[in-house]
Amino acid sequence: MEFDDSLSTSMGDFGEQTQDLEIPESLPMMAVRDVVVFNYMIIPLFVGRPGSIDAVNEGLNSNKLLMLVTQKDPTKDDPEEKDLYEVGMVSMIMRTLKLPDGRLKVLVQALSKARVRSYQQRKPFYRVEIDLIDEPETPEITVETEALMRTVREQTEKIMSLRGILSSDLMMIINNIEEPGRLADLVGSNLRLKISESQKILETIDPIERLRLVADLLHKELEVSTVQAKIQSDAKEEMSRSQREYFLREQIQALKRELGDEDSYSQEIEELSKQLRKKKMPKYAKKEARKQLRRLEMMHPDASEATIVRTYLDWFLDLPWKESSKDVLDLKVAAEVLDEDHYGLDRIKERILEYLAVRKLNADTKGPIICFVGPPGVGKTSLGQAIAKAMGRKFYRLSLGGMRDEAEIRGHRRTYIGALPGRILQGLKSVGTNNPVFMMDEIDKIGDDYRGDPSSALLEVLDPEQNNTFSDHYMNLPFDLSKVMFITTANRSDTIPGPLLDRMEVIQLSGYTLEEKMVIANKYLLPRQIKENGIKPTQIKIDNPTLEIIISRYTHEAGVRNLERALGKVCRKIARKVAEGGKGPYVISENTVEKYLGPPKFLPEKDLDTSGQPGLVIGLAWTEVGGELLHIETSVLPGKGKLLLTGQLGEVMKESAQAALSYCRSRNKELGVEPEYFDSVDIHIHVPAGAIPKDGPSAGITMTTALFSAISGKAVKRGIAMTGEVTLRGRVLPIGGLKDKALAALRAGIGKIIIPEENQKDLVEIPEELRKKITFHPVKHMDEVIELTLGKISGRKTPPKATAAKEDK
Ligand SMILES: Nc1ncnc2c1ncn2[C@@H]1O[C@H](COP(=O)(O)OP(=O)(O)OP(=O)(O)O)[C@@H](O)[C@H]1O
Repeated sequence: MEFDDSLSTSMGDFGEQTQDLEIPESLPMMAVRDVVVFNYMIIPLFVGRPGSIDAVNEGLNSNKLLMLVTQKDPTKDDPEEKDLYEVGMVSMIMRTLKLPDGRLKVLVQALSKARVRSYQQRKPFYRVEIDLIDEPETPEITVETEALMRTVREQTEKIMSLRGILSSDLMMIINNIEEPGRLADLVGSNLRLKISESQKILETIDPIERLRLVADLLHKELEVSTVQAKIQSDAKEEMSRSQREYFLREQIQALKRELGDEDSYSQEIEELSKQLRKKKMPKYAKKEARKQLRRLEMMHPDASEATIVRTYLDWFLDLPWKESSKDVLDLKVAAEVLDEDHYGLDRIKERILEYLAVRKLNADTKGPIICFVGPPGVGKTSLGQAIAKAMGRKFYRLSLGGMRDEAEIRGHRRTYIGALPGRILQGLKSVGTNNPVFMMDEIDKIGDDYRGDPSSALLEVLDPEQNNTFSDHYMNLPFDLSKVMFITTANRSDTIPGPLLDRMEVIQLSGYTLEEKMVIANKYLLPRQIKENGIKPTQIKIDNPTLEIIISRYTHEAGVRNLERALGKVCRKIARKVAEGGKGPYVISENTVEKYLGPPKFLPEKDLDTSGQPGLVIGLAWTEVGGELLHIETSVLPGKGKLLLTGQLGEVMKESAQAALSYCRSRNKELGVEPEYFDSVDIHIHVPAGAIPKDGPSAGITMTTALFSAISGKAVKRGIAMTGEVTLRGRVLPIGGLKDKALAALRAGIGKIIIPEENQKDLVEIPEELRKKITFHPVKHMDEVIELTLGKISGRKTPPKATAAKEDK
């Protein structure tokens, strides 16, 4: 016989015992597995074993009664006497149902407890003789019994709730039972106890005893259930930290979803974290980025702080912490690239190639930072580009002109609204590599004010010893700039702050001669403009004399930027004609050039004739835009010994004028005047083109000559220009920018230049064709200058009168 476990729970099926039924002593017997049947129970049994089916049939055929005993070992299919308990239940068969698989479903009701006295028959089914065991009278309920009953009820409730099988119906029945024996049977049958324990309850006849036994078992069971529950909760606690974090995060997400915050935010975070994982950066940067990401996760997506953190994280992703381009260090290729883009500049190209050669041999070299100094448009920036091209590096250009705020270099701290990293990191972000050629233009025009001094930040950037840990205020983390190749440019070196200049190697570029400009125009500028304006080389013809006119009448510069612009203008005009259907070729000649470029902007220098004009001298000056002529006019007027200087002269130039006057005073004998003469006249020195500020000591000899000429009344010879500093004792000191000054003289058609003797060594830098056209007169002393310009003046008899310089004719 088999018992379906799922049906054993029909514990509430209690019926009233049939009191007046006669129970015979001999009954068919059926062994049941898995269950102990208690008093009053109604229970369905599934019967499959042939002996059991026979026993049921026997019972059905007589008085429907059956003795039920439980097997000690439920696995035995054919139990013998020793395998069966002695105490069982006389039950009544209430209903039977044949199942399709041949088994019987039998509904039985327990009637009375009984003990097997003897076995009368074993086959085909058991028949036994029994002794009924009457349930003793319900004893009087004492306080103790009541307490016991309550304990049993409470413990049952607890156990069921710990097991999660608490049913209010069952609890109602349990709470309503007043008889201890019945309570013990009901609880005992529902506790899923071991068979042996259930059987023990069944065999305990005394109801109070039985209830006590049940209470003991309940107690044990409760302990087990509590420990079991604790184990489960401990296991939960031991869940790893990460798992818990995971759950917490899930909860946050759930909360966010609940609050209506879009899920796209978490997707964005996920995306950011994925990108951060992939991005190569130093450990310290990665750690900080992760920290920021975690902060971002906790924030509301619309919070202003979240935007700040997100922008900050974007910078982590955008900066080229480890991305470098591969250097191409083939010197032949580099030389070709440099030649391709620039004409001449041999010395400079050579220096660049040396630099690259050192890099090739020693990749970690911390070479000096190169600073190109020269007038505008001579190719400083484009040289930087060519270097980048030659090395296969990216190029970035930053103009420092007028920069006054340190934060432009270093960035603002993140606490500022709209803060960003400085221009250095911005530049690196835009090129995407950490080793570009980084050109800083106009380093001579950097300023400083109350917001800090950008040059001090630049000191760190440009110092190869320090710049591997450059700290930007915004990123607030060191960034390695040591792979960047910095190149700076300036128009003049004397205004570059000393400590900065100290860190750089100055490479001087000067202006181009007419001939050089012609070659550059023919080889580089014109072809480029032709291409840019979309015309064909055959459609335009400019001969050299016309080009010369364009250079000398339409531009006035040391470099070639305006020349390129002028050629661009010509090309545009031709492009229009071609677009309108013209075929060309269009010839630009001396006669037609005005049609293209309008009237000439610069005419040959006037006022060059100094003859007959004492006090008028032509000097040579060097300005940011290259060499310039400097006309110095001097008048001697009756007065009280005052020196008047006009024409926006700088401090140094004013001092030169003072020194020139003192020198003249000391030479009063040669000038033929008494020392008092100088107290009776006012001297006015004027340098025309008054709107342009002028400064520098190199006009010393020019001013002295002008004074000599004005006082002596002798005019300076024609066609001479000069440059040189002078001491109080008349010694002539060297000057800079000789090539540019010579070029300016040549542009004006001057053939003789007086230069300090010490500058003679610089003549090698002056192109051959220039030296052919100009005679250089090196001098050591002011006397020689006077000799060359005014001739012999000593021994004058009559002291000169104060005279104003004659008006120009
Ligand atoms: N030697 C040269 N050969 C060919 N082209 C040249 C040469 N020098 C200058 N150029 C051209 O002249 C133009 C102006 O040069 P670039 O902009 O480099 O001047 P720059 O010296 O940097 O001026 P700035 O000081 O104003 O920045 C560029 O188009 C450049 O190609």
